[in-house]
Amino acid sequence: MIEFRNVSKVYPNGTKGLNNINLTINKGEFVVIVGLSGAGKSTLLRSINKLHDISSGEILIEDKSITSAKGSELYKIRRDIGMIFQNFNLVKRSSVLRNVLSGRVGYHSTFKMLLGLFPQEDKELALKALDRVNILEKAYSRADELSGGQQQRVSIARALAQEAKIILADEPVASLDPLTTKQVMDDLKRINEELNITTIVNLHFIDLARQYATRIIGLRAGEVVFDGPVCEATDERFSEIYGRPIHEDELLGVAK
Ligand SMILES: Nc1ncnc2c1ncn2[C@@H]1O[C@H](COP(=O)(O)OP(=O)(O)OP(=O)(O)O)[C@@H](O)[C@H]1O
Repeated sequence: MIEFRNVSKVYPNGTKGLNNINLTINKGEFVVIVGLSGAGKSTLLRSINKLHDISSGEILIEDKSITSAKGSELYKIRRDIGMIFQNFNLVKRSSVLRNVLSGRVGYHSTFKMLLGLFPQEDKELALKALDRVNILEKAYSRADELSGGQQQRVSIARALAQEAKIILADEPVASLDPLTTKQVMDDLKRINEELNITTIVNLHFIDLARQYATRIIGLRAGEVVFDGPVCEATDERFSEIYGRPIHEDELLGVAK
């Protein structure tokens, strides 16, 4: 369970990123966060694993405060949280397998990791993760030889090898074409369902959000302005929330 209790974030320049957020996200949910550019989606997502510090309030992960956690305690909480980025964040010159194995780094001593000494079980785990996202045959290719969609699947496999209990995906399909977008979203959804990994995804396509989410959270100016099931997240409702009609570029179209 992830809990936001009265969470606010003010950036050093005075911009309010989040304004008094209260949320509870239960184990196994597939939550999509939507909102216009600058609404606070990234800030919200990145505050969950403390990539961004919050200014006030508290965030609890499985009843443990990540807000006050430091050192080894913070390290342990973070080990359970996988992160997927828009630009994949892979080591491009390394093999796919090496990239996936890097998800295991948090489980071993720095010394072993400097020497790249991953135990055989880790390699098996990494190969299994690649199989789960259907790119096992790419294990020994260089990461930069893969298409964007394949690279994103490698980053999903890395989170799986990490044995993450929560996956945070910050605009995971923003650099992908519609067909690849569907494949990556299908992977995220399948993993969520098969492994019961709590998944929180930032998206700016409302129709895509409706297609995959079990719950949609709408943000505007750092505040939660919608929180409900997909059936309530209609274009009309979002037009009200945005204060204007939905633009065509906010709909993926083909995903319907
Ligand atoms: N490092 C920063 N310093 C100052 N203000 C920031 C910083 N990062 C974000 N902001 C501001 O905080 C608000 C929320 O930004 P955030 O990136 O979370 O929005 P977003 O919904 O993810 O937008 P986008 O879809 O464009 O990525 C915006 O007004 C943004 O300009």
